[in-house]
Amino acid sequence: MIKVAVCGAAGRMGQRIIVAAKEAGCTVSGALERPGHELVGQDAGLIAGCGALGVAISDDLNAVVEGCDVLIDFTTPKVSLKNLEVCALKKKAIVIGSTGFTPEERALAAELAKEIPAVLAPNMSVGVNVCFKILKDVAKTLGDDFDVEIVELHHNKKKDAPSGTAVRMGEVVAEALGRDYNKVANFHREGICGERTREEIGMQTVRGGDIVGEHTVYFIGMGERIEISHRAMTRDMFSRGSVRAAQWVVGKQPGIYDMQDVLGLK
Ligand SMILES: NC(=O)c1ccc[n+]([C@@H]2O[C@H](COP(=O)([O-])OP(=O)(O)OC[C@H]3O[C@@H](n4cnc5c(N)ncnc54)[C@H](O)[C@@H]3O)[C@@H](O)[C@H]2O)c1
Ligand SMILES: O=C(O)C1=N[C@H](C(=O)O)CCC1
Repeated sequence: MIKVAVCGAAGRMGQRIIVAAKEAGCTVSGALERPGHELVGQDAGLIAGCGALGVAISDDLNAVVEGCDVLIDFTTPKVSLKNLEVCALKKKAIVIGSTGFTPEERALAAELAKEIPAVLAPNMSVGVNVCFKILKDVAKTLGDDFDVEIVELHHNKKKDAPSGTAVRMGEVVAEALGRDYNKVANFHREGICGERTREEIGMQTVRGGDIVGEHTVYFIGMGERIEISHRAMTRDMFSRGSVRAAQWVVGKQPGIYDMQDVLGLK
């Protein structure tokens, strides 16, 4: 039975991960929150709604990492990089679901993960990871004759944009078409912005209410259109996916992995 600790334990995802870890038969060995959080000291299971676990939410990163086999972290890129550093020092595995990493932060994460096995994935659901696979094939087959636009919708509390999933979808499509995502992604159209270029990938963001997460990639041709959509109805497939990743990553060789590795989709 692996010992799982959860960082961001009082957050929307952290609470669902605690429930999923318990349901999967893992031992929840620790729960972390930011120093000063009002729920530090409270039982993590009671806060998550799955009954008392006898694990108090802590703000002591070193002690929590020491006591686990794997840390599951859904917070922010800066917090995740710090967690990765501590896990590397203590030779513990980590699963990171935080999104909004800059390319430089992703490179730093890969560097730190040379010491330990780490899963870093913007979306832990099976459905989205199957979409990544399909998108590669569709983009390759359609080639340059179809314009690509990506639209994502999320709740009004989301801090990063575009979503990590939309960025990965853009990267997958760009790579399949032999383009550099960082050069062709277009996040903004306003005023007399000119005609669309053939190579650009439009990235559109919608925020509102309690939308869990929706992504559509449009391949728009002359007289026809393909739309590949994924809609998340609850956060539970993200949390179950993160626990599946935690069970998979313990004991793996050091290095950075993603959810496609976990699911055997490569
Ligand atoms: N990979 C996926 O499948 C997936 C799915 C959903 C959300 N996410 C991402 O997960 C992240 C969290 O999302 P959320 O909706 O749970 O956000 P949230 O704001 O509800 O939760 C984040 C929690 O992290 C805590 N936190 C902040 N600093 C901390 C620190 N130093 N130590 C410990 N805890 C700290 C916050 O207090 C908060 O409770 C976001 O980046 C989001 O995009 C990824
Ligand atoms: O709620 C969020 O925040 C989500 N973030 C991920 C992303 O940015 O892609 C996955 C979907 C939910």
